[in-house]
Amino acid sequence: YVWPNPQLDELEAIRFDQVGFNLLSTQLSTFVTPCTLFVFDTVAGGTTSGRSDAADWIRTVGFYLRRNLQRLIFWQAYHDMATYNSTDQTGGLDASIRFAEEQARAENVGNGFANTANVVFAPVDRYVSMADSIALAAIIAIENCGGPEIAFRGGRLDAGEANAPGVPQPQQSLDSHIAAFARQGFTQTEMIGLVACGHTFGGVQHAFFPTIVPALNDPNDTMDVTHFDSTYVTFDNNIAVEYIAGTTQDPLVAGANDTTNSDKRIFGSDGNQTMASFANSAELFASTCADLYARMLDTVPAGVVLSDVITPLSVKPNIVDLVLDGDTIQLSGAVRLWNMTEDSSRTVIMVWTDHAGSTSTSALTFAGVSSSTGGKYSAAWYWFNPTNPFGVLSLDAIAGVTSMSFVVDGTVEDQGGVGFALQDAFMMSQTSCSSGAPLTGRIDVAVRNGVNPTRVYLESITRDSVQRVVVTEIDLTPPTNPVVVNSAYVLWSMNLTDQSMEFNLGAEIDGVKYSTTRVLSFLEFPECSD
Ligand code: HEM
Repeated sequence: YVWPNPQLDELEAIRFDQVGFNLLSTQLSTFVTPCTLFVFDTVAGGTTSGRSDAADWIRTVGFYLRRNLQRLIFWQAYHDMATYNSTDQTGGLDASIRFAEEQARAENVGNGFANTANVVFAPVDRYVSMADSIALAAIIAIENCGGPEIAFRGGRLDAGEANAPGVPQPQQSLDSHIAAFARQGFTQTEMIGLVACGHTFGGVQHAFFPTIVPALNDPNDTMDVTHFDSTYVTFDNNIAVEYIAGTTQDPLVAGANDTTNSDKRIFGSDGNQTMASFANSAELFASTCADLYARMLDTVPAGVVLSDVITPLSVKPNIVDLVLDGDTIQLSGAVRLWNMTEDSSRTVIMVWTDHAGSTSTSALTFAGVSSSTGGKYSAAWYWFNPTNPFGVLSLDAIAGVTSMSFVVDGTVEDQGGVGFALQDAFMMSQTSCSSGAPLTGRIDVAVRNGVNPTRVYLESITRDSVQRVVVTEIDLTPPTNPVVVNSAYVLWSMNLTDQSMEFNLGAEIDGVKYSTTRVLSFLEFPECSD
């Protein structure tokens, strides 16, 4: 895709800027690094859970039971998707698992969904739905724990209510499982694959499945979990290797009660052909899982249109913001060079074009490195401001700015000639301020002469009663005698009283709507001088 695209820019950032320097502080991957990291649950438990050697970050919490977060996230993704009905195309990955009604079902017992929600939903905003967030968390968890890279598409929508039940349970028959997976859009062979791909992580816990897993009385496994394979925090084909070798401890294969041995019935349902092929080839297992995981995450209700697979942009500006300060436009941001590490001899030059077609340049300074996919990829970041990282680049406001490009070691990076478009038609003015008690604010929006926007508005960002992000447009009244800042800009103003309000600026120009990137609150405005 071509930058800027606010939604894809942000999904791409969450997907690929996972660790290290990152202007988006969502960093889901920090919760699954290392893969043995645990998060607390609502069930009382010991401090020496056998489920992981996780760091003790949770010890300060009074009552908890540590669970492996990455598996929970992944399981959550499956349980959210498993309500899908391919006939009427309802259900699927739509974050309906967040509803207490779904969590309370027997099919979702012992899941800790409520506790993972805080982490999984951290990146949610106007461009990132809860369902996209679940998909991203699952992908990041799998990739960072030895799994294959998984194609990610964005654009899932969040359900407004719980879906019909439909998560398969271990005591159900093979026929009902085949039917359940068919309802979710998967063949019998794909069902075998998906269950094996899922059960390379985690295990079954006595507390929730006492008839499947006995109390273990093991000081190193205080949560009484019998794992699906011997490498239960890592993605690998041991689930198949151990099953074919006959050494598996999978409690849904080797459980004492055959009624609940659902993995045994599923894995053996084609004469072990699929499982044998997985046992023979770690590569086949990984590529099959990558495909099935992606399809699982892309199982969405009718009417949801997913984006193309999001791949990293090779050169990407991030959190670009323009603010009018008298006669200058303060431009801030950073640019990411994908698949690069720090190199002190590299030169990165930013070139920007103004309304008259003239260009100016600035040499950028190295800011840091980020990485993703368990360190497989790294990216080098450069601040727009050559001397002050948190400072800005001051551009001449009258000349304005229409686009940027970058020159990296002499090579021009301009998205194949289109450049990186910047819009300076409207932006926040530094004169915006707050005063009084209780605090009230005044937002001044600088509007460029000659642009003639049909509307200028605040995009207030709130949540509805079921936690979905809602953007409400609040129009600024066009001023009859606008305050003139300079020969290029006038101010449109609005008084604000709601301290909790978070907003972007928006404008409609020639029938097209534009939004600024940075979320504002008047609490951060300087004190009014008058
Ligand atoms: C017939 C289909 C399936 C059945 C009957 C089944 C059953 C179960 C059961 C009983 C547990 C133990 C839960 C607990 O102790 O809290 C479990 C765990 C798990 N399942 Fe499945 N499962 C099925 C398919 C899948 C699929 C398709 C995936 C993902 C692709 C998946 C991923 C997981 C994961 C990651 C865990 C571990 C959770 C943890 O350790 O916290 N399962 N499954």
